[in-house]
Amino acid sequence: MQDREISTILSVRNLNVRFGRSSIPAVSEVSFDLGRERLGIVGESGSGKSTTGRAIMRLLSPSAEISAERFDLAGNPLLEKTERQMGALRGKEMALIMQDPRYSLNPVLTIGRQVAEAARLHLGLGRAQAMESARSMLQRVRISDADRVMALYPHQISGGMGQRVMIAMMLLAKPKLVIADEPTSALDVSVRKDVLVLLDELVRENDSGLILISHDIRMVAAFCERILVMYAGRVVETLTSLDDARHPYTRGLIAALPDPRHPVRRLKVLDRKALEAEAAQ
Ligand SMILES: Nc1ncnc2c1ncn2[C@@H]1O[C@H](COP(=O)(O)OP(=O)(O)OP(=O)(O)O)[C@@H](O)[C@H]1O
Repeated sequence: MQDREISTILSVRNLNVRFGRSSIPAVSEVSFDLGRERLGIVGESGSGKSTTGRAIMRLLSPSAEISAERFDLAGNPLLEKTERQMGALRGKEMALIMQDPRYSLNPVLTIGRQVAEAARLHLGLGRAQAMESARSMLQRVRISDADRVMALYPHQISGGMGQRVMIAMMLLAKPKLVIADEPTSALDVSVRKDVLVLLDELVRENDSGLILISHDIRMVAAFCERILVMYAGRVVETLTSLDDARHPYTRGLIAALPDPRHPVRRLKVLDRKALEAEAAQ
């Protein structure tokens, strides 16, 4: 029991998130534990995946009301932290990688400068050491000409290279928890797999926990040991394999994706009414 407590990075019990006066909660009664493992959160647009990830980072708009019976990062109750304390945890203990690196990187700072700033802030390094750390972290994310890339501005690099830079910056301090929210959906199809393989490799090397958020259940199944399926703010099913999917919504999500083994001319469309009727039976 004690070992389990120690190995649990994140513990969430009955998380609820409501925006402003909306009567419908964006997230309802969501519970899960995360160890040093990869957990996927899947669901269609609006199902509450990103809100769950952002609630953990406490990066929701001020109108959001968050409540939970338990919401602990390595034993630290996140809802009791001040904004300043959360600021100290972000980047160092927990990191968020978002969809489009173009909006996450600062457009007026060179790549080298911003990765080095992260090293100064989270590792407490001096200027020269921070530059050295930035260079080696960029090499670690397989940017071979790191010196050239460090002198460039974000608009001068490709989306795939930008996401490698984000991964370097976010994983530099070896955070216990990494949340990746659709980390490859803004990227060219040809580089998506490489970026995910790299992220997976670094998360394993650092012994961190990963939450991978995506609408693509097959992609998540390829990288994660467990998958939470969200629908209308709730977890409707937890899977360790797609073959175990029982909930009609999950089966609908699987059927809605193209299967490269069985190409079809037309993709199936989710029939929400039929799914809800089947789920209610
Ligand atoms: N700042 C906000 N103010 C009001 N409502 C919000 C806000 N952010 C999210 N919501 C609502 O919360 C619900 C869940 O949205 P969320 O973005 O978490 O879904 P998602 O599954 O991540 O979808 P997507 O894949 O499109 O990002 C939606 O109904 C959305 O409209």
